[in-house]
Order: sequence, then structure tokens, then C-alpha cells
Amino acid sequence: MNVIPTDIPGVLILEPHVFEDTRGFFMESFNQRIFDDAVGQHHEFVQDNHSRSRKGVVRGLHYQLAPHAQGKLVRVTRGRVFDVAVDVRRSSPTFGRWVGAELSEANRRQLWVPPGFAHGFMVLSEHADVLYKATAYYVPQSDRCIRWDDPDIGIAWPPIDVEPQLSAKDLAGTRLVEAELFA
Ligand SMILES: Cc1cn([C@H]2C[C@H](O)[C@@H](COP(=O)(O)OP(=O)(O)O[C@H]3O[C@@H](C)C(=O)[C@@H](O)[C@H]3O)O2)c(=O)[nH]c1=O
Repeated sequence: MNVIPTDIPGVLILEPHVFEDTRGFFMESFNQRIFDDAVGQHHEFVQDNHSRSRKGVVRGLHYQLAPHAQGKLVRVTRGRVFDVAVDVRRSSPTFGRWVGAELSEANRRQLWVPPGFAHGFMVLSEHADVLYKATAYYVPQSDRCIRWDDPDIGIAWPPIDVEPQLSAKDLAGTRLVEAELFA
């Protein structure tokens, strides 16, 4: 597996080794040992999620408060998304900074979003299936949302030719300055 560091320590782009032949391809989409080696830490994954969205859909920026913080290993099996991690740990030297990566069916890249980060994505293709593993269970009372377009974060979302579409919850997301965060 190819491990690509990003501008934020701890956030990684992972490229599994793909074996192509005349039948198609094979890859290990997750291997605990290889993952632990790449991240330099052991994480237990307890939930696998799958969402389908149409072009222009933006989900995020979501995180769960401690002790329910989730690390997420995100990949795309259909279409293309711009996937983003935002450091929401107040005491972090990279607090408030974001990293974005295009994840697609074609590049088979995965983004490791560690606990303590908010996560979101924008769908760039007609449809996208996003699959992600999480290190903690969903706890709705601990779920928080920061605005996808918070100017203090300033995510450079790619230009798209449709209106962004968000859930009511995401439209009501808070600004980073007002958010309940990690210490
Ligand atoms: C996230 C989640 C939602 N749900 C339910 C609650 C709700 O009725 C329905 C849709 O939930 P949401 O609108 O929160 O789904 P969504 O906006 O797709 O939320 C997800 O966004 C991405 C960016 C993430 O990083 C995820 O952790 C998660 O927060 O699914 C679960 O049962 N389990 C879960 O783990």
C-alpha cells in the first residue's frame, strides 16, 4: 500500500495495491496490520457505513464529541467526491486547518480521518457511493456539525455546475468559533 502524507500530520491518503488482470481487479480494501503500520497506531473499527448521494450533495462537516470521537477510513466505490478532514482539536498546532483529497472509483484512494477531526465531502460525479469504516459507534447526542462553508476554515471546494445540496441539519451547522470541540 502506498501511504501519502498530507499537510496535516496524522491525516493520510492510502492507496491499496491493486491487482488487475483480464477478469478485472482485486485489492485488499482493508488490512488491519497494514493499516496499523501506515498509521503507526492500532485502531479498532466497529462500524462500516455506506451512503449514496447525487452530484452537488455536501455532507458534513461532522464529528462526534469525546468519548465517542470517530476515526474514519473513507473510500469511494462509485463516482467521485472531494473528501475533507478538518482538525477540530483546540490544542492542536493545526487546529482549524483542513485537508482535501479527491477519492474516486478510479483512483481507489482512501482518506484516513483520525479521531478529533471533522469530516465532510462533496459529490463531483452524477452519483457517488461513499464507504467508510469508523472507530466508534454512532451516538446521535454526541454528533456535531460545523458549516461546510465556514469562512474561518475556508475549504476550497471544487467548482461544480449544480447548486450544493445539504440536509437541514447540515444547513444549520455551527461556525467553528461557536462549536463545542475537543480540548
Ligand atoms: C451517521 C449515522 C446516521 N444514521 C442515521 C441517522 C439519520 O436518520 C440518517 C442520516 O444521518 P445523517 O444525516 O447524519 O447522515 P450523513 O449526513 O451522511 O452523516 C455522515 O456524514 C459523513 C460526512 C460522516 O462523516 C459520517 O460520520 C456521518 O456523520 O442515518 C445512523 O443510523 N447511523 C450512523 O452512523
